[in-house]
This record gives sequence, structure tokens and C-alpha cells, in this order.
Amino acid sequence: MSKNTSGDFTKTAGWLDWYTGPSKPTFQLPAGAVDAHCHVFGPGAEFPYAPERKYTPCDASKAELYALRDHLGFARNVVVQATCHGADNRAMIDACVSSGGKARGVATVRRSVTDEELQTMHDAGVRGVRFNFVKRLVDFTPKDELMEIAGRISKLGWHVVIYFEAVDLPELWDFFTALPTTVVVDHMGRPDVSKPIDGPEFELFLKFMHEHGNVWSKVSCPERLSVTGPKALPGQLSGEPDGYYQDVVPFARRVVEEFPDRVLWGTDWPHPNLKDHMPDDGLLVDFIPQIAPTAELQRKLLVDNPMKLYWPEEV
Ligand SMILES: O=C(O)c1cc(C(=O)O)oc(=O)c1
Repeated sequence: MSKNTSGDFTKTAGWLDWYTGPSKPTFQLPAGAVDAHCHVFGPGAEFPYAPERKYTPCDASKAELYALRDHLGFARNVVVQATCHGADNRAMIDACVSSGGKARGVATVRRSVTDEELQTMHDAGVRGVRFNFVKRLVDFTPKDELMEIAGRISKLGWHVVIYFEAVDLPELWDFFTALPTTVVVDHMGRPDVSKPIDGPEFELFLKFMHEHGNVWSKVSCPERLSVTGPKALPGQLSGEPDGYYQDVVPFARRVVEEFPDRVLWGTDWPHPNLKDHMPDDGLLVDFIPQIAPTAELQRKLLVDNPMKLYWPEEV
């Protein structure tokens, strides 16, 4: 299953392509479920990857994303700007516009973005901007520039999505807690799940959410965070005796149970930069009941919360 990148692009060495034959989940998603974190890559021939990118992926088109949505049983998507596209939001915006209202987006913008451009993005379905602090993915944007952007997008009712490593939270705390909008943390702030759940690092993350009612978290990416697995590999059966990514479960479940109204879930398809395996997205959906064990928690995580943030006019 080689998906060679189109146009003039060659994939980063060792790149793992997304899996083309995901299983049908055993877990039935609630009606109206939103995949609140996924990406499109290119296609490179149509939407070139950014010169400043840190990786070159395989292509992953909007049509392929929407086929996955239908296969898994999601009703809607939130398409998050991938760092390989830098601040060129055309592929993400094209995906939103082509979705018939079933996708909203999160953009990456620079200080030079005009109010008119922001309004055009809003009309296309963009509802947030992403600030990335993961060193392997981006060169840093100065915090004063980001704060200025946050102030401008807050006027449109947008929120800020932040991506960072757990060890960097202390240094970023003052900046994050000064943001004037709803703040959504990608992938639970990437906890090191080999450390104790009641250790200082994860306690600081929980304190961040407890003390700041505007902070939400995506409880996504067990396949990225897990150290011990087992992995949800293509071809495996759902309902393995011990389930998948067991070391992540207590962390994600704690966040879901303590903050049921401020959590989101997404597939993270097409799973950029995974190094050792590519998960079966059907089995990732089957992971959800482990971290949100009741129907009420599942409805909040998958329907009520993302609708409040991305389609508030329908709530
Ligand atoms: O951990 C990652 O490598 C990663 C990368 C990106 C991106 O490149 O945008 O997005 C994610 O959600 C996760």
C-alpha cells in the first residue's frame, strides 16, 4: 500500500502511510459523532507542502478523509491544519468548503494575516487557530505574535488549539493561562504514560484544567502516547482480552471523568510521524469505551462538546 506523494514531493524516509483497509468498529458511535481531530495532506500536486515543513507526508485527500468518516460512522469532522502545510491553509479550507457543512477547521496563521482573510476563513468554516510548541514540528513563533493573533481571532468567537510536550508545560504556563479564548489542548498535552498518573507532571496538567475553566483537552492519540501497547494493528480482532494501548487508559479516563464537558476525541488520521506502527482506525474507535465508559460520557465527548465548540449555532 504505497501512496507515493504526488507533484515534486518525496516522502520523508521511513514514513508510514495511513492504512487503507480499516475494520468496521464494534463500538457503535452515537448519532452525530464528530471526529474532532484529523488532517488532510495535500494532495501535494494540488496543494503543495510548505517550504518550511519538517516532514513530507504521503498524500491524504479530503475524499479519503470523508470516506473514512462514513466507514467509521462519524457524522462530522474537525480538520486541523497540519504543520507540513505551514500557514498555507488552502487544503484544509478546501476540505471544509467541500464537506457540505460537515467539516469545520482549525487554521495556522501568521501575524500578517488580514482581517479580511480571517473573515473568509470564518465563512469557510474555520473556528480556531493552532499554536504549536512541539520542536520537531515547527520553528517557534514569538509569544507576543501569538498573543496578538489570539486577541484578533477571539473577536470572531474562535478558540486556540495548543500542542506541546508535557515537560514544557511549566515554561508555557504563563502564556497559556493568559490566552483570552477557549484553549484546546491537543492529545492531553502528551503525557509520558510510563510515569505515574499521580506524579508531578500529569498533576500539573490536571491543575491546568482545574484552575482554568476555559481549558479543554483532546483525549486522542493513544497510539502516539502508548509505550507498552498492545497496538491496534491492522488485521487484529476488536475486543482483544486486554484491549489496546492499556497504559494510556488511566490518563485519558481520568481527564474524561474529571472534565466531562471539556473533552474532545479525534482519530488523528492520517497519523503523521508515527514511527513504529500504523493503527487500524476502526480499532481506535473501539478504544473509546475504555476511556469514556458510560453512554452519557460518550455522548458528551463525541457529540455535545464538539458541537458546542464548532457548531454552536446548531446546539
Ligand atoms: O505528533 C505529531 O507528529 C503530530 C503532527 C501534527 C502536524 O504535523 O500537524 O499534528 C498532530 O496532531 C500530531
